[in-house]
Amino acid sequence: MAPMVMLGSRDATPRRYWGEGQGPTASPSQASLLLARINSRARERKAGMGQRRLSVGLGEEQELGEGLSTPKHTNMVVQSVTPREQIEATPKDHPVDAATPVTKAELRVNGVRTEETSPDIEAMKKKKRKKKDSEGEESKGVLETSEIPESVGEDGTPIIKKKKKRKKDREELQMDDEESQSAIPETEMAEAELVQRTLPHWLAKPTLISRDLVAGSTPLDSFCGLDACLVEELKFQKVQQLFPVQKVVIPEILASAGPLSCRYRPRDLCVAAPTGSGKTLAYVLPLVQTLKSRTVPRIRVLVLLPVQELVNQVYNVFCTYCKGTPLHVGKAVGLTAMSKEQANLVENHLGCYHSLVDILVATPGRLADHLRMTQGLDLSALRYLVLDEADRMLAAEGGDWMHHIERAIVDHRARQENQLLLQPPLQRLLFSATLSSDPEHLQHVALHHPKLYTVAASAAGEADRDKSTAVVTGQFVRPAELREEFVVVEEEVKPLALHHLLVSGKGRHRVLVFTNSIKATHNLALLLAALSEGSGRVVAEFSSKSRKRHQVLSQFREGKIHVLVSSDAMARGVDIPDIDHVVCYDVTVASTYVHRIGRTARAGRPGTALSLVTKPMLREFRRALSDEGKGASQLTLSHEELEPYEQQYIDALATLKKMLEEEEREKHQKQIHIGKRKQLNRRQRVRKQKKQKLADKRRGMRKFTVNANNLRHHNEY
Ligand SMILES: Nc1ncnc2c1ncn2[C@@H]1O[C@H](COP(=O)(O)OP(=O)(O)OP(=O)(O)O)[C@@H](O)[C@H]1O
Repeated sequence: MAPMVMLGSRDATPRRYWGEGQGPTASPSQASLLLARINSRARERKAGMGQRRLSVGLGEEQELGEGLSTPKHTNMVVQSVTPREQIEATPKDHPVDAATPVTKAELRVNGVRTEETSPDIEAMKKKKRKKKDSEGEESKGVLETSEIPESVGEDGTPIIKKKKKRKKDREELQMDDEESQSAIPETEMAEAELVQRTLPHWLAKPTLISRDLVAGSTPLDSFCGLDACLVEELKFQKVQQLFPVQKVVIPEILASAGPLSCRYRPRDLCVAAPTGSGKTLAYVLPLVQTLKSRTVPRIRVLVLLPVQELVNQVYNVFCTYCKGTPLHVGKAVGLTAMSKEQANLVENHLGCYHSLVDILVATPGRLADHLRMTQGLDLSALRYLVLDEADRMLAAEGGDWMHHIERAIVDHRARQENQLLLQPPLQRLLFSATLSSDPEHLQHVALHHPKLYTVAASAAGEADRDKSTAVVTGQFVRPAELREEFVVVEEEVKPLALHHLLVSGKGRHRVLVFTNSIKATHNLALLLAALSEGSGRVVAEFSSKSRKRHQVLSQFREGKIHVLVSSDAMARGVDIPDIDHVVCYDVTVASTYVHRIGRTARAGRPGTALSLVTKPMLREFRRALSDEGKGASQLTLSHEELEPYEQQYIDALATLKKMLEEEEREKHQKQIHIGKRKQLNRRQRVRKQKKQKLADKRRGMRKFTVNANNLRHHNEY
């Protein structure tokens, strides 16, 4: 049976997974090939063991079985040494003399010189022989120059005796060397088997959550485990039911914080549930519930998110539910000055540092800054490490930042003054709508005995666990209330098509448009604004370059902006409840597409995602859709429908051109201004330096005079 190798589990340490000498940069496919090669080598080595021979002088050899032979009357114990050890030991322990064939390695077993046929070379030889064999089979009857017929048959056909003899010899050798010869075809078969990727059990057999937010929810009143103040707050926030993900994950986290948690380390949780299904509350509620009875404030929860907007959003949710508790929430996001953030996180009282927060929400970059610069920031009491949008976080910078943070936690624990204090076990909670089953990403977090919660792709998947494995092997589940549409348009008329859809679409009150770049976002926002002039529709842009993005976001939330054009900076996690339409102006990859369209149809509300696709991108787009695009409906758009906007479009393009030229001019002038200022500064600096030099020179002379006077004065005595 082919040996099973688990990928991505905790048991599969990176060394086992990537193979010897391979760095973690290898891709899973490379890793699979490596595994196949390693396993085939192992088999070849095993086969090579059978060919080991002992030779002492020229004595008569006696069969020892398993291909071992020893001279008669030699009393010795044969040690079993692995071929690798032998090969590595050979040059150091017993140098091979020049006359010795290179393919043979030597070592001493109980003081007796042994010869070991290098298994790798032998395997290559065998492969060559096999190839020759097969060639021979194919060219049966074809005469080769090296094989001169020794005799001719009665019918005049040449008889290839030599070849037959060789083949016979080989067959005998095969018998002698037991499985060693048969190892070649077996290895090839094994390669074919081993290349198959095997998911660890926790990934292959996840715990399923219902996708239906209505049918799968549970009434808040019938849910046990949450304090009255939390339930009150939930009701105040108009939460009457707990969504399926909350129904399942909250009790799991609460249970892992039970009395046994100080003795047994709780298992880490991975939650993959669709966008807008309430993942945030699924961790906020149990964490607040667990920590609310703490006595001393220390950082016990660390929530990491990829962007500032998400940090603010999650920080606000924590603040809402911590209201009736003594818990303090802090954030490290980089929106305010470092010193201000530091003052909010740590307090220095009579030379001792005290944490001012119990829950810290941060971006990894800002947290790293605080770990370097904020004295007294202590993670030794950390109980929960939450990674929201975990797949994105772990993919960023190869997930290296994660090692730094884990290192900091370990260091802080080691530095703890009172080592007798029981250190709380650290539990990792990973959340995302597209939580990858790719072990390459998950390996950055050393998950402890992990458990995966995921949503079945379909009702069939819910009934049949095996069908649901599609969920963890790359198919991302969308909210049940989401409608996907697409329209095939030419590149040149894309803005016009979008304008037409905005004008003609009833109920398109709040639309979020995604493009693939900052520049495209800017240009499209300007063009749409020009096209919407006089219609009362407010168009704005939200891109990573925009300084006013927080203001823009709140205006969009309040309904003051109707159409918001954005790059993928807004694709993940941002929760604006009333977005009724998401437009994907440019085609993108499946995971990003799922997050983009997930900005609508949130928390059980209906929503539509519309994609503008050009013909060349149609194939790529279909790949991003679920079920090969069966779930998406195609809209048609004729040229006649766009004709009425022709003049408007021409004018808008002219306006856009003017605006871009104006911007370019402003930018140029700004650069000139900056350049002039720099030049001026440089001149001022040079002048200042000259003055300084002159002053130094004078002072130096005076010094010298003073010194000389002193000297004279001293000499007088
Ligand atoms: N039980 C509930 N009842 C009603 N609304 C809820 C409930 N739970 C969460 N919500 C609301 O659903 C919305 C989406 O929740 P949340 O942002 O947690 O989704 P998510 O699963 O994290 O989505 P994403 O993957 O896009 O980040 C929020 O506005 C939240 O207030």
